[in-house]
Amino acid sequence: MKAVHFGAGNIGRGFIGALLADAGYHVQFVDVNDTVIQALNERGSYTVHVVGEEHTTFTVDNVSGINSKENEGAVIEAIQDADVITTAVGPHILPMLASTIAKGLLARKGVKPVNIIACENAIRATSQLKEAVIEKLGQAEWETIQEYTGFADAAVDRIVPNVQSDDLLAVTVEPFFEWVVEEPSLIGDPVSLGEAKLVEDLAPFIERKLFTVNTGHAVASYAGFRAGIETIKEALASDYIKHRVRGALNETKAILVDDHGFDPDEQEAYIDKIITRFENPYLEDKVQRVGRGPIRKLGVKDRLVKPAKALAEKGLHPESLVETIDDALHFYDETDEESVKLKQLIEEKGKIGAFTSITGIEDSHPLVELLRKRHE
Ligand SMILES: NC(=O)c1ccc[n+]([C@@H]2O[C@H](COP(=O)([O-])OP(=O)(O)OC[C@H]3O[C@@H](n4cnc5c(N)ncnc54)[C@H](O)[C@@H]3O)[C@@H](O)[C@H]2O)c1
Ligand SMILES: O=P(O)(O)OC[C@@H](O)[C@@H](O)[C@H](O)[C@H](O)CO
Repeated sequence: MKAVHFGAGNIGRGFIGALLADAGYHVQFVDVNDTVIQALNERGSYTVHVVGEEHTTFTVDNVSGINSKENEGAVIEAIQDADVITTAVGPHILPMLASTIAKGLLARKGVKPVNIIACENAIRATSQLKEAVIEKLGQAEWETIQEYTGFADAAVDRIVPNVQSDDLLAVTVEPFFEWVVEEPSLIGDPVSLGEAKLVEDLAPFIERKLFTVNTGHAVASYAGFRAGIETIKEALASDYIKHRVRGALNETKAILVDDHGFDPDEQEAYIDKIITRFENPYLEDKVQRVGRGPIRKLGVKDRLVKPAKALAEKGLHPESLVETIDDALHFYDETDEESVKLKQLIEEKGKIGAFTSITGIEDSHPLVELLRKRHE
């Protein structure tokens, strides 16, 4: 079986690539980072360190790489022959993959079914990629392609930090992992996705993941950054920040229980488990990694604003989420393009103006009122 995976970064190597290789696939990583691609081709394997109560190390074999900047033809050829195509590049990069994926799918001519799964932290990222692919095709081309192509949405959960190491392919991961894939969108014979969990409807799973793991992470990162703290575990060691994380997760819990019928006690246990994951003493996860892309994270459908907006519209005051939105507007990392853009936007329009222009929420909305009061 052959898998093509776009993005040989942390989650690509540390989770999805490793899981697919374990399920028996030859994994061809596609990336724009030539050093990583060359190393994958020279070695054909890499090491994963799992750090928790117990430390284990395993080798992922049967992998290779293609530099998509230099060799689009090779990517198209790989897609032509793949059984599954996955991505972990960041939601903002997905539209840039669409043209190559469209060309690869057209070249298949229906030889066998193929499934595409975007593994990004966004609501229905695969559906977004599907729309971008459709835009690259004529109506007749799309009608042909959809006969043999499945686009399945997914939720992906494993903390994989940036770790400095002499071995540029080695990755360090936490023991926990969860890959949830929406089964009805898969095409072909029972699709082998190793340890993935197949579900009928992804909506509750992706919302619970994004509005618990990623909301809690965002609070720790932005509050930690503002307090001059370097790592997530150090942020959680502060009683004040831990209290803020729990506060925000109690706020999102209200939405998750209401919208998806999650059992409140089960959600509480899920929150406890996630806080313990953030506190993992063996993970050096920097607040800069977790806070990266603040404009995306302040998006109206993302981890902070979507639940805060819904609560504000019910006449409630999601204090911890509003505080974190305010902290996010203070986040700055000169190496992060979005953070530099955010700073410029705030210089131009002020914090409230930047917030309304990023989210598209009108100035008179109750959430904007709450944010304004916080500033005052
Ligand atoms: N790291 C985590 O803990 C984690 C966990 C769950 C989900 N995710 C999600 O996975 C995605 C990737 O995150 P990551 O942490 O692995 O980031 P990363 O920066 O480590 O990896 C992204 C990779 O994509 C590559 N890339 C960039 N543009 C590309 C292009 N045009 N074509 C091919 N490759 C390209 C980069 O060179 C890099 O190797 C994000 O959507 C993130 O939200 C990350
Ligand atoms: O990847 P982002 O930038 O959307 O969010 C940063 C972290 O919260 C994220 O990478 C988590 O580590 C991950 O989602 C855990 O499953």
